[in-house]
Amino acid sequence: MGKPRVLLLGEIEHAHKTWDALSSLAELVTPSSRSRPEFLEECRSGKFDGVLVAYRTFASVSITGMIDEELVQALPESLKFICNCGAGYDQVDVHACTARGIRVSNVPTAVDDATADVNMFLILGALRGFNTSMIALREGKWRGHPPPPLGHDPEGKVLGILGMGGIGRNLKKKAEAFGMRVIYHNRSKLSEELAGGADYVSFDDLLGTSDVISLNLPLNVKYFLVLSQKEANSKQKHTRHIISTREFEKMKKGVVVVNTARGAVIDEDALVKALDSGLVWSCGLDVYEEEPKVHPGLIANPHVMLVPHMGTWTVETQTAMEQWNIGNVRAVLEKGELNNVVPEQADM
Ligand SMILES: NC(=O)C1=CN([C@@H]2O[C@H](COP(=O)(O)OP(=O)(O)OC[C@H]3O[C@@H](n4cnc5c(N)ncnc54)[C@H](O)[C@@H]3O)[C@@H](O)[C@H]2O)C=CC1
Ligand SMILES: O=CC(=O)O
Repeated sequence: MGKPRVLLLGEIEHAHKTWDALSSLAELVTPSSRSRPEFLEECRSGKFDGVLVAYRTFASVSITGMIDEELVQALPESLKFICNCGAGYDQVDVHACTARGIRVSNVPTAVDDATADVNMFLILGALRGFNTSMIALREGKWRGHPPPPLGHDPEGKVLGILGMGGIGRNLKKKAEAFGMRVIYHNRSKLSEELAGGADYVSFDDLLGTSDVISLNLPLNVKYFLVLSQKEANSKQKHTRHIISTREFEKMKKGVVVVNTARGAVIDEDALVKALDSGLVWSCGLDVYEEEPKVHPGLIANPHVMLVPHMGTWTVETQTAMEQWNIGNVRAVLEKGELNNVVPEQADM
């Protein structure tokens, strides 16, 4: 028997040595396709037969498209593991993978600091209303004519975190350093140790009592419905558009909304309406429903702080993410299992 094969979907940008070291254990294979039809054809041609594990990046979606049912069926029979180089794995249909016996890993924790930093930057920028004057300054108009309304201090404001996992808990510490009081809502209450003094509230209470709402939960569409009876029984069956018109109407007038999770957890049309009506005072976004497209209503609104998905855009964090993901590939080659799997597969 020859060496096992590893398929690289996307690029290794930083951890070259760690990646290259895998070649003593496996044959490293890359696709030549530049589009999804070509990639499906390459899969079906048998070129990837014998591949045991695939390493994929967020950007590789531009070639393969989503790792959906069609693509999962086209992958070689030998493929048993997909290592997703990112915390969010909404590009991967975990249910289709599970049905085909494929285990999926992601990259938690390594992303926490850098993403929470961007999150805090957006909270401060949106609270202070910096965007209007930053635009005016570049147009030679100093703060703008008329000058913008005064902003707000973070000190004493209630920050409601929806989805207080790794990034949310990191954000909590940062926000507390700015004097904010943190409340959170998760599907279930955290241990005292993990909550670190943040009050657990219902979804509706979080909407109704927060001065700033931060979205830090994963995007999932249908997969939980099929995988988990507990989820299927719960009111929130998935997180797509978990914040829409009904939810904006429950928020305090003048609330600030910040999203570094995934664009589609917010209904962007509803957000634009809530901003235009003044219900939402300002917002800060790192992620968008149809990246790289940005809703024209968000671009047009000077109260919106926009960052083009740069949560983990640092040398240190990108390197750490690649190291983590390569660590998962190595674990498969050496022990036949991943170091971590996504939550949906944790009990399997
Ligand atoms: N902007 C960026 O560059 C980055 C964005 N992300 C996004 O942030 C998300 C969160 O990342 P992590 O904190 O690492 O994930 P995590 O898994 O540590 O935390 C997510 C939290 O959300 C909770 N949650 C899940 N469904 C929920 C629901 N329906 N209602 C309330 N809470 C719910 C989970 O229980 C968990 O506590 C990722 O899924 C990813 O989409 C992650 C890294 C960088
Ligand atoms: O968006 C980035 C991620 O790691 O998820």
